[in-house]
Amino acid sequence: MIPIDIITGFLGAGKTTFLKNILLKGVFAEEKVVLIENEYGQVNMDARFLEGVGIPIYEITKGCLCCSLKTDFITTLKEILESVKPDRILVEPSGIFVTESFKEMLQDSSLREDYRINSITSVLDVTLFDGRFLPYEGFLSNGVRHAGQILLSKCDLADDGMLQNARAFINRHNSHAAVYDSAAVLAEEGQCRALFARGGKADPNTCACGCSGGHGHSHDHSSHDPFVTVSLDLDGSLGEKEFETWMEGVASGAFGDIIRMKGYIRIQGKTHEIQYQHNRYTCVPKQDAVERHQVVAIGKHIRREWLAGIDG
Ligand SMILES: Nc1nc2c(ncn2[C@@H]2O[C@H](COP(=O)(O)OP(=O)(O)OP(=O)(O)O)[C@@H](O)[C@H]2O)c(=O)[nH]1
Repeated sequence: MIPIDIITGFLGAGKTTFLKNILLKGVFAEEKVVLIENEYGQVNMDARFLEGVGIPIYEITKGCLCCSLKTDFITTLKEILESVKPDRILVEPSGIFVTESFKEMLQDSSLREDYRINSITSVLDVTLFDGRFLPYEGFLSNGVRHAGQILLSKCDLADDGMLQNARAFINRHNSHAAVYDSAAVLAEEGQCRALFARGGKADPNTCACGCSGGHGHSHDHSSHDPFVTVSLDLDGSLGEKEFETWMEGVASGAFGDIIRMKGYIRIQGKTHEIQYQHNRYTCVPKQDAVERHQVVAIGKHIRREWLAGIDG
């Protein structure tokens, strides 16, 4: 059976960053590995950020693997089996993924003989634990509850209070998971390998409700509904001040409740990678040329025209 390793976590938690690092380190160099990237929006930015990691990437966009895209996912897994026959599949689901349905999906008669979940790793952004996590508690607890192992990301930006709150939250929802600082794991190749070898401490076949998978009962996906995604092609180039004002607008809620934004943008004629999540952003010059200058925003009540005003 082909092992599937799932890297889950809320929007902007650090899943792609972690995956990119382990792939560039060659942690799976001896294996034939493929990655399935699932983006909630129409454009798969993460697959673009992961260009050059040296493994095939299958993209599934415009929805969430665990609900609207079940059929796409099943088809993709069948295709991978026929064409690549990998030793391992890594899956990065969208940041608003619900684990239960994914497990049910793997019980599909066309898959269950060929695939098994090897590990579920949840990446948890500890900086949210300054009180900002409350609106997303359901997503965070779902990720934590099902994980065999939890990687605390952004510890470099966190204070002791955030770390304590994050650990207390984990204990409330999953006292069995092994918990690591993601940066410490990345610092040691052996640690990275161990993460995927042992598949975590929790039993990946057990559902949060205590039953085992394949039982056919339903789980609620209505929590996905409030999120919308907006993608913008940005052909122009911004001045630095103009860019800062735009980002202030994003962070202040002037363009709607934007939780996450990412993409490529030209500032003073130079391409930059922009990453925004939960009121914090980075904007880093990119050396290689990009095909399109485009950003994707995810959140609620996004005022597309106002956000796009930047390029007007
Ligand atoms: N300072 C710091 N930044 C981090 C860390 N991990 C991730 N980031 C940053 O957080 C931002 C979001 O990281 P991603 O890896 O894209 O997050 P993601 O979970 O893939 O996000 P989605 O694609 O929205 O699901 C990026 O700017 C990363 O560079 C960390 O440990 N420390």
